[in-house]
Amino acid sequence: MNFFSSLPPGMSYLVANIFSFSFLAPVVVTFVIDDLLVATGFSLRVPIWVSTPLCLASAPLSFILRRLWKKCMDTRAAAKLGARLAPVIKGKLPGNLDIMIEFVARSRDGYPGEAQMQWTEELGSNTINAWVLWEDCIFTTEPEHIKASGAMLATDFQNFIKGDRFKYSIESVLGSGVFNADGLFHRSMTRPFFSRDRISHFDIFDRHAEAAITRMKERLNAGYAIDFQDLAYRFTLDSATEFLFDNDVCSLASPFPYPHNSAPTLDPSNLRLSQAERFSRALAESQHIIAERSRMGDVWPLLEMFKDKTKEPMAVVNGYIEPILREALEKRRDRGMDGKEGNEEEVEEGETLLEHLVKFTSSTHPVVLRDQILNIMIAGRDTTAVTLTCAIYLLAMHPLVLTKLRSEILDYVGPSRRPMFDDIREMRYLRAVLNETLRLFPVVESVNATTFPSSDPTLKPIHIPAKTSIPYSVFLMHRRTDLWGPDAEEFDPERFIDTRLKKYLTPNPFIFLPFNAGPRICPGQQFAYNEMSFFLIRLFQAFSSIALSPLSHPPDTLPPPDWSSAKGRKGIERFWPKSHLTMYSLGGLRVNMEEAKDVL
Ligand code: HEM
Repeated sequence: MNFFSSLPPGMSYLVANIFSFSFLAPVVVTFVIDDLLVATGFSLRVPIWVSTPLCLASAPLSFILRRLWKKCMDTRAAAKLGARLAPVIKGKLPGNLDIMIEFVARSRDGYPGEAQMQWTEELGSNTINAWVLWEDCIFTTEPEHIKASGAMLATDFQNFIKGDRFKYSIESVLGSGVFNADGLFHRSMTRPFFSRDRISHFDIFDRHAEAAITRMKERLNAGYAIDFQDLAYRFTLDSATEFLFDNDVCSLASPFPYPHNSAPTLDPSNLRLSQAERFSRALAESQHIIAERSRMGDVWPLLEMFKDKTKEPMAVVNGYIEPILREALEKRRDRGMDGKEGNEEEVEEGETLLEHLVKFTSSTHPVVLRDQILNIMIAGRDTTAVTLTCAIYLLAMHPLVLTKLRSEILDYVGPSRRPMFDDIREMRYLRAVLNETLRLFPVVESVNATTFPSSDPTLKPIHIPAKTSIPYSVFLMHRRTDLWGPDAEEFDPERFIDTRLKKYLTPNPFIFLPFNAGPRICPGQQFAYNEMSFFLIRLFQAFSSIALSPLSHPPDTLPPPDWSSAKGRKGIERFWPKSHLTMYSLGGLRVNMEEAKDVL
């Protein structure tokens, strides 16, 4: 641990920046000294009431001047290249402070991406610069830019990995050891675990899907709506903990939440949070904190001046993971294994991902292992759970789509057989339902890219200054009518099957990026499709209809009434999509489901 990392984020930020902030300070301080050293007789005398405020102002002043200077340099560089800079949002307060405040407020209370959408429309550009605190905050929904960045990432990755500052904001949760020298996840080691049709994965999915459906039936038969999001989180947590380290946290066995409007009086001993729930909540809280940090931009440490907000929840998370890691490391020691033996791409029968990583990372610190495991868990667990939740929400809103999906399930797999990889591969409509869900609600909302874009032929290309990292919103890109057609905001899985597929997606595959592209493409993509498909097949073998249950939602978790007058999806949405690292439905998703009569 170095000196900086031992300080709370705010302190460490100030210490790291104090010198660069204040190159003017020595000049100003000279005046102060001059004041104090009257005895020198030097003629330049500045009164203390002038020199003191000047001294205090020197730090922010130098900060602003440095940034304005950089802007001048960038403008000149752009002109030299025959390019222009991204159009800047014009706020009312210095440093676009009002824009930052509005962005944070609307991220908290509004519909995802609505502020960016409005500014994009106002500036008539799909790439814009919020220029918050005199610093570039460039944002894009342009597939051409993202595509360019893919090529860039493939060839010149070192310069374009997620910025150091971004890494710093996530480090206290995701750790720093997950990236290898190229800034890439250790893919070769984990790749064999994500192969398309590992039978052991299907065994895991089946056990947990059955447990989930049994618990759902119990609760629904007792007359209570269920929180599908909570159920999906439990299903993916139990599956992930078993898949990753053969240590199923058994969250499906813990008590389920009751609907807000009809909770029975519970025995207080049942109200104690189980280990699974504490772990799950702490993980969500940590993700929430790092999402808040990313919204604040570079200055987020100033809000954590005396305390790292992720410290407490991460203590709970680590308290669960570390004993499992210790056990795995001890096992390796007991077996006298030295690590780095054999081929890291070969997996022994029955070996868990943790056992495999332990075998091949012997020289590294256990923290690296913990970070890897936690990263895979966060990357794989919430994403899949929330995509399933969004699918159930959309199917509840579109019963005809559900009827068509069920008939495909019954045609291919029948009412009770366990689905296999070949079934999943052939079920086109099921895949289209998942893709359409991922198009409207790509759960990994916004990722970073750096690009040299040059899209509209009538305009000069936009110059992106070196090493600028640009968040791009897949969420907004997936809803652009110029890319997907006039019905882009509608849920219609057929668009992945009918003529619209060839018209829009086939010629321009970069318009659909729920799993990202290039070197950062999600390694768990096939695993996720398998897990989600498996669960939906099992679910709709057992149930035939879904109805949203808004009355069971906790207060203030449904879309605010004023949304209904908004245009687009905001006006029709009946759940409130929010995001921390990934998207989720505020207050869960309360539904009633009817058991299928056609089960054998
Ligand atoms: C619907 C489900 C999923 C979606 C939408 C999704 C999406 C994504 C996206 C967009 C990224 C790139 C993030 C970035 O560029 O920073 C990513 C990375 C990643 N995903 Fe997924 N993912 C899903 C499921 C899974 C599953 C099930 C696993 C593993 C079991 C997984 C493992 C990973 C890992 C390890 C990375 C990091 C790769 C790297 O940094 O190079 N994902 N995922």
